[in-house]
Amino acid sequence: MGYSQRNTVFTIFLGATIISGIIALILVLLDVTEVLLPPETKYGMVFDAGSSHTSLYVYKWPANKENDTGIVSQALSCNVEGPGISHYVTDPVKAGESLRPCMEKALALIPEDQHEETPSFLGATAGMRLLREKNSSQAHRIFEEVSKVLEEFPVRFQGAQILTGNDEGSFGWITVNYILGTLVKYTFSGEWIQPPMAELVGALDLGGASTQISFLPLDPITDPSTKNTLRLYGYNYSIYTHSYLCYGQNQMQKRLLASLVQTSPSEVIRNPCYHGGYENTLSLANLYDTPCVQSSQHPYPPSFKVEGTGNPDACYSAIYRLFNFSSCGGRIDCAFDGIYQPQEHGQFYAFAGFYYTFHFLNLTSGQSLHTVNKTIWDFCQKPWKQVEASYPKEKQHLHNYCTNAIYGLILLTKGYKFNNETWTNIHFCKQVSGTDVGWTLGYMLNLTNMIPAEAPEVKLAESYGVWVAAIFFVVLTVVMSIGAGVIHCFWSPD
Ligand SMILES: Nc1ncnc2c1ncn2[C@@H]1O[C@H](COP(=O)(O)OP(=O)(O)O)[C@@H](O)[C@H]1O
Ligand SMILES: [Ca+2]
Repeated sequence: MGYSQRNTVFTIFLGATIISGIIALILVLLDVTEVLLPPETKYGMVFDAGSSHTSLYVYKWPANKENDTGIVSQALSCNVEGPGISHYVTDPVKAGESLRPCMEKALALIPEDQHEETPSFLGATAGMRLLREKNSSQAHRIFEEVSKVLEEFPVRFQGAQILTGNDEGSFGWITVNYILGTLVKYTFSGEWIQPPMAELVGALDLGGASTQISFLPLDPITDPSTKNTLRLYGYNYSIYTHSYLCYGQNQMQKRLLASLVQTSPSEVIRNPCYHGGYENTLSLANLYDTPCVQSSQHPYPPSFKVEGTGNPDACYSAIYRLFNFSSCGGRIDCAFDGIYQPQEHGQFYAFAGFYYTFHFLNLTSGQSLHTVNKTIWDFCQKPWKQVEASYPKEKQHLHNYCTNAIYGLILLTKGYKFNNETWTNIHFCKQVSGTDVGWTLGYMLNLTNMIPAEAPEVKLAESYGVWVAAIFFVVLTVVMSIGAGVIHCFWSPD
C-alpha cells in the first residue's frame, strides 16, 4: 500500500476523532451545565384574603422542575395594611387600594422579564363567605374592586374567588404534606415512591371566622359531604375535611359576648374570659353585624360596658355552651353541631390562630395537656394590669389570648376529641422549612396543575441517556485517536 492510501485512512481516523471529540465535549458540557448552572427561577403569588386581614405569599421554584415534589418554597410574605377585605363594605375601592403596596413589593422581588408569566390569585375565606350570606351584592362589589386593581399589574392574574370551607381545609392538608414531603418521595435509585401513609399529617386551621380540620382517617368515611378524594402523584387519598363557619376566634368572641349580653340584666356585662380589671365598651351594632349572631328583639342600649372578671372556670363554661354537643346524641363518630368526624389518626399540624395563642403562652414545645390547662388557668387569673406590664410590645391581641386559649382547648379536646394521650400528636407551628403553613400553597399548586395526578416522569432517564452517549463518544474519541496514532507511527507503506 502506498503513502496516499495510508494518508487517506489516517485522515479518516483523524476526522472521526475530531467529530466524535466535539460531540463528546458538547454532551459533557450539556450535562455539566445542567448540574452546575442554577436553572431559571419561576414565581407565583396568592393573596390570602382572610376575615381579619389579608396577606400576600410569593412562591418560587426552579423552572422545568414544577412537577417535582417539595420544590416550591416561599420567597416572600407581605401583610396588607388594614382589616380583611370583607370589612370594606362602605368603601369597596379601598379594599382594592389596600393591596397595592404588597403587590409592588412582590414585583420588586420578581425579575421584570418574569412578571407577565407569574400566575397570581386571590382567595377569600370565611369573612367573605359570611358577607356573601348577609349581602351578596356588597360581596360582589368588593370582588370587582380587588380584581380591578390586581388586573392593572403586569402579572398573569387568574382571578379572585371565595374558597369553599372544604377547599380551605383540603388545601391546608395538601400544603403541609407537600412541604413535609409526605406525599411522594424521590429515591436514590431514581424512583418516585409513596412514603408510608402513616407519615401523612392532619391539618388544623383556626381563622377569625371559621376553623378547619382535615386528616386521613383509618376507617372509611361514611358521610360523603366530608370526604374529599384527591389523586396526587399517582396515588388516591380520601381525606376527611370539615370547615365550621362561625367557629373562628373572632366570631366565637362575638357569640360569647352576645350570650353574655342576653343573660345579663344589667348595663354592665361581666366577662369571665377577660382579665380582672380589663374594661371596654361594646357596640351592639358591631355585635349583631354577622350572621353568626342571632339579633335579639330585646330593647338593649346601643352600647355596653364590659368588665373582665378573670375567672377561667366560668369562662370555660360560657364558651362550652357555644357548642351544641347534645346534637351528637352520644355518637362517637360525631364532633359537635351534629357533624360527623371519624376516629382521629396520626400526627396533626395546628397553625394560624392555634399557633398564635399557644405560642404566646409558650405551649408549642410538646407540653402535656395537664401543663397546658394549668398554664392557661394561671394566665387567665392574672390581673390585667400585670398582663399589660408583662407584655408591653403586645397590643392588638393581648386582651384576647385568655378567651382564645380556653376556646382552642375546648375545640381541640371536647370538639375534635384530642385527649391526654393524643394531645402530644398536635404540633403547633407557623412555618415548615421557611414556608408558612396555610391553604395558599396547596391552592396555587392545584390551580397551576403543579401536582400531577400521575407520578412524574423519571427525569434521571433523560440525563442517564445523555451520560451514556457522552461516555460512548469519549471512548470512541480515545479509540479513534489511538487508531490515528498507530497509523501515523507504525504503518509504514511498503
Ligand atoms: N399576630 C397575631 N397574633 C395573634 N392572633 C393573630 C395574629 N395574626 C392574626 N391573628 C388571628 O388569627 C386569625 C386569622 O384569621 P383569618 O385568616 O383572618 O380568618 P379566616 O381564616 O377565618 O378567614 C384571626 O382570629 C386573627 O385575629
Ligand atoms: Ca385564614
